[in-house]
Amino acid sequence: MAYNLRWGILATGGIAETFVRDLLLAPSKRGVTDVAHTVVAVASSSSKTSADSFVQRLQIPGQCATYGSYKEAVNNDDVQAIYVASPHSHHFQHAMLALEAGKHVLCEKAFTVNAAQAKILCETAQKKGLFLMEAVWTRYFPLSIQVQHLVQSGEIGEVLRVVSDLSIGEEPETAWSNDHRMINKDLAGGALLDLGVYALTWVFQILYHTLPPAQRKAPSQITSHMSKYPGTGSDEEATMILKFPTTTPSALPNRTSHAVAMTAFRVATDPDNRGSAGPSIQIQGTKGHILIFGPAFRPERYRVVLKSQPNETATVRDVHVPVPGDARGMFWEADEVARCVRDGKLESESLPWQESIDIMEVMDKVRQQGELVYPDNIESTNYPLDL
Ligand SMILES: NC(=O)C1=CN([C@@H]2O[C@H](COP(=O)(O)OP(=O)(O)OC[C@H]3O[C@@H](n4cnc5c(N)ncnc54)[C@H](OP(=O)(O)O)[C@@H]3O)[C@@H](O)[C@H]2O)C=CC1
Ligand SMILES: O=C1OC[C@@H](O)[C@H](O)[C@H]1O
Repeated sequence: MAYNLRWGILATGGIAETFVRDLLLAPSKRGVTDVAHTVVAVASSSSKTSADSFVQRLQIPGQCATYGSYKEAVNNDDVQAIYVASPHSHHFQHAMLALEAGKHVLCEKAFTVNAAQAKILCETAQKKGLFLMEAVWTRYFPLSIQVQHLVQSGEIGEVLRVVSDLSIGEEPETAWSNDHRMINKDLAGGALLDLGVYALTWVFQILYHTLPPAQRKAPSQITSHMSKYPGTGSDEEATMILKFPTTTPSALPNRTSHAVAMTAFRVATDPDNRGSAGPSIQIQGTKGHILIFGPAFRPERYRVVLKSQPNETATVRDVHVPVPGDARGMFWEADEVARCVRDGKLESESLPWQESIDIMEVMDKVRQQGELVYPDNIESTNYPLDL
């Protein structure tokens, strides 16, 4: 019999809708039989009407309570896990609200505004014996898992370089009003926290996560460039160079691996949305490369290119790993939450707390180098705060 996790949803915006639509799909359609999901509460900070219309629009089945405040939802005894889908600025306060009420938490990316907030969330989850995970859905894609196994198998040799980009080709002036969460500093908007986190996710999935836990090390050197959007002062572009220890016991003494992680609004990784401009992620090893195509947050195709001499037949393998049906692919992270809660785990092995904290620390450093400071109230580690 499948283990059924009962969810409460905080916020009724864009990603809450996408996540819940995936959650409502039958797990068997993706070959999953051990876990299932039920949405038992939806809360909107704007009004109960907004929560009601969310439930109606998404045709959430069964008894689903609706609330006009997040506090009421986290105090619903039927809810086991809370999905936090508010803007970055509010993740710390809303995740704390849920943890303090004794609920497990899946919190959207970027986890928090800064690493200090992330550490407090993890300490609170630990103290209360609750599961907590940053909702980096890409981590749970079968493609991500396959690529990590390939790297660990040694097929492309020692990985010395990763180049990773998530840039979307949007003019902020016309794409968003200045109060939109993508560029509003009061909501911790900007390219780095919203999109750069995926470029960094790929860097960490390869140069950090493929190592045994005890050998994982945060980058020892971070150099970055950042450009600001004049309309709001948030960042519209960031390029980061990171230095890591190598992924395998190196054949090359004192060798380190490097990554370039990029994000930008105005230029695009994939201007024609067909991959004509090349891969979004390049994993470069001493025996070959893995090239990943499609947006860094939702890639469905990769290519393995092994080293060959001009007189040898080339070894190139194209692999397509599609998301089944019409789904977005967010159900895999939800399945991970259900399995972890079922098994009494506090953190996911695929995205442990320390890794989320290490990524937040990279972003802290990049913001420091780029002199990007958010308002004091959203950088604060005080809880509760009425933002
Ligand atoms: N994993 C993914 O693929 C994606 C993740 N995201 C992440 O999800 C989060 C939300 O993004 P998205 O859904 O696109 O944003 P939206 O603006 O569409 O929705 C955010 C929702 O948060 C709630 N909210 C609570 N407090 C505030 C506030 N002070 N200002 C504005 N909204 C508030 C509102 O819902 P209500 O009024 O009902 O409380 C609002 O509708 C972000 O962290 C973002 O990075 C976003 C897109 C894709
Ligand atoms: O997380 C995200 O992934 C998809 C993007 O379109 C969105 O802006 C971002 O928040």
